[in-house]
Formats: sequence, structure tokens, C-alpha cells
Amino acid sequence: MAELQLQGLRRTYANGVTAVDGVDLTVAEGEFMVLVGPSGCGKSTTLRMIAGLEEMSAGRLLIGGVDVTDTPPAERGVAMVFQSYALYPHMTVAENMGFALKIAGRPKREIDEAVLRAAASLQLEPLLDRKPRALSGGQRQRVAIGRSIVREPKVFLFDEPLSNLDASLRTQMRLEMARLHERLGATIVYVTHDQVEAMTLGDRIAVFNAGRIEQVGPPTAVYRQPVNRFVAGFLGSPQMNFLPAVAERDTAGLAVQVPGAGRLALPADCATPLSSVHSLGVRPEHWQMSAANGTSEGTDGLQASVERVEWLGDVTLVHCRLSGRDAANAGADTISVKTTLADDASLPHGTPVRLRVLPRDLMLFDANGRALAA
Ligand SMILES: Nc1ncnc2c1ncn2[C@@H]1O[C@H](COP(=O)(O)OP(=O)(O)OP(=O)(O)O)[C@@H](O)[C@H]1O
Repeated sequence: MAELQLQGLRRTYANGVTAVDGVDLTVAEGEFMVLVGPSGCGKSTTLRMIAGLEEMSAGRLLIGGVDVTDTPPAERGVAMVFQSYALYPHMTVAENMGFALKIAGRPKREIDEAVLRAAASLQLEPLLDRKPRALSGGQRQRVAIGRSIVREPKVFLFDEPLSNLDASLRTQMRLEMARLHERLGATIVYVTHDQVEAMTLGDRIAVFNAGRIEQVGPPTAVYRQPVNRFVAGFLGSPQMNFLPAVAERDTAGLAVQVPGAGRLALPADCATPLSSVHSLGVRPEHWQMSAANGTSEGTDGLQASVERVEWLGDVTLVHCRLSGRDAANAGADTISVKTTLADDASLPHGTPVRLRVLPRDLMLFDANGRALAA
């Protein structure tokens, strides 16, 4: 296993599209790094440049400290697992797994041993004589991984390997990926647009946007301290709620005013210059919803009314419309509240509610969408 370094990686296509626009990233030896971001942001192009399947327009690539920028794909010591698995249909599982070693001219006994070792770690032994068409999607996926393990690469590259599987199999394979990483201690770069995969699998995640990395860090750190609105909005489902905000000091202390809807208290020690606050963000799970006409409401909180309730089994999503907002414009200002409600709770359309949030759960952004210290 080896460290991987991407230095100023860039890819501009002949049509002028710059798919990757200066990516710097170091993946530590044995680290599971997830590249995540919306469709078209350059994740796959980055992965393909690491594999050597895509030409670099600029930048350098180092594996284990060795510059492999100009090294042919087969000599880089990387193995890529594709979304489509790309298995040879006329070969058995064992032949598929041993094929790269056979091409490399290794002795049969060595190939058989390597295939058996990989098959054991992926529970593929009973399937070694089958052809790919006689396998389920999850089994094919394991064979594709097995084929890469056999080559003992320095770095594993995964391009959305679970996206062709149904939801329950995906959950199962996600756990298997995590176990595999623990067992092999492999350096892995894993591309996905699925944020659950990103959050659960990555030691660190790199959030891509328009060919650049917006933020790199452990999943919890990126979720809790996003550097900007893009990252804050990309991670989390439903999305973080963003609202225009004016920060000021009123009679009750530091607060942000949401025009027409109310105020939310800021932490007493908030160090951000009030004039730089432009918008606020609250995750759906952080809203505290109460009846609007409660007696102990004080001045804090936003006035809203219930638009729609979605019961999801373990949690309920309550979509609310802020007071003082034009109904025609409601879409932009709909607030999603993730909460738990009793099965028999009734919240008819139009029910007035008050939404509060703990000061520490309030995020602030400047006019350029950069996160401010709340
Ligand atoms: N061969 C090509 N010629 C021109 N443009 C390309 C080519 N391949 C990719 N692109 C463009 O480069 C950008 C990045 O593509 P890429 O496949 O890396 O994105 P991605 O983040 O992996 O997206 P997805 O999640 O949809 O696979 C896109 O705008 C895409 O249209």
C-alpha cells in the first residue's frame, strides 16, 4: 500500500470543457478517501487520471513518493473497479480473477493461490466455477473487487461500484466494503454521488464542485463545520435550510432577524462582525418545533405554518412556510423540520408553529456563501 499525491491536477477537453480545475489532494497510506459531489463535478475524470486512463492537461501524480505522471496505466500499481464491473462473460469467476496475472505471465500455481486467497476474503469460493451471467449483481461486484485484489495493487480506485445495486444490497455491500478496507488496510479512492456512502465509508471525504475541491476532512467534521454554503447544502438530507438574515444586537442580546418571520438568538460570545452576516443555515434535525400559541414562547423563534407532513417511519418531516412570505414564493422559503411525532399526532395544513434552534446549531454565511464563526 502507498500514499497517493495529486498535485495541481487539471483536465481540459478538446471542446474547451475544464472537467478538473487544479486538484491538490494527498491520500495517506491505508486511507479510505471518498470523492463526492454532484453529477459532472469532475470526480470520475480525477479517478481516471489517477488510473492513467485519462490524459492530464497539467499536474503531477505521485504514488508512494514516485512520480508516475508519465507511467503507463499497467505499471502504476493501481487497480480500478468500475460501476459496470466489466467482467469477461465467457470466463469463469476464477479465470476473471486470475486474468491480469495470467497476462503478466505468472506461473499457474501462483495465480491459483492468489485467486483462492482473494476468493476466501470475499466469500467467493463456492462461485469460482460459475460464469458472470449466473451471478447476482452483488456477487459480480465482489468478483470485480476480487479481480483487483489479486493484483495486489498499491492503490484501489472505485468508480461508483454500488450504484447498480438495489437499495438493500447496496447497504450490505457498503458494510462489506468497510470490512474489506479493515482487512486489507488498503489505500482506496472511492467515487460516489451517494452521500450515505461518503459519510459511512470515508476516513476523509473530498467534496467536489465544478472541477475543484471545496473541502476535505473527516465526514463528521465536514458535516458539522462546512466551509461554505455549497458543502453545507450538499451533505445532509433533506438539505440544510438557508434563509436571508440580518444580524444585530437587540434588547435580548445578539440575534439574527429573518425578515417578517422573527428572530433567532446567536451565541452570546459570537465573534463574527454582524455586518458580514448575509444568510443563515439550520439543518432539518436541529429545528425545535412547538405550538405557536404556547405560553412560554418568549421572543425567540420564527413564526411559520404547516404545509405538509411526511411520515417516514422512524422520523417525520414537517414542511413549513415562514410567516411574512408570499405564498407564490413559498418554495424557496419552505423549511423542513425533521422530528419525531406520535403516530396519532395531527398537524393539519395551516397549523401555526414556532421554530427555534439552539444558538450552537445556527450556521452563518457571508454574501459570498462562506461560513462564518457563529
Ligand atoms: N470526453 C469528454 N469530452 C468533453 N467533456 C467531457 C468528457 N468527459 C467528461 N466531460 C465533462 O467533464 C465534466 C466532468 O465529468 P465527470 O465524468 O468527471 O463528472 P462526475 O463528477 O464523475 O459526474 P457523474 O457523477 O455524473 O459521473 C462534465 O461536465 C462532463 O460533461
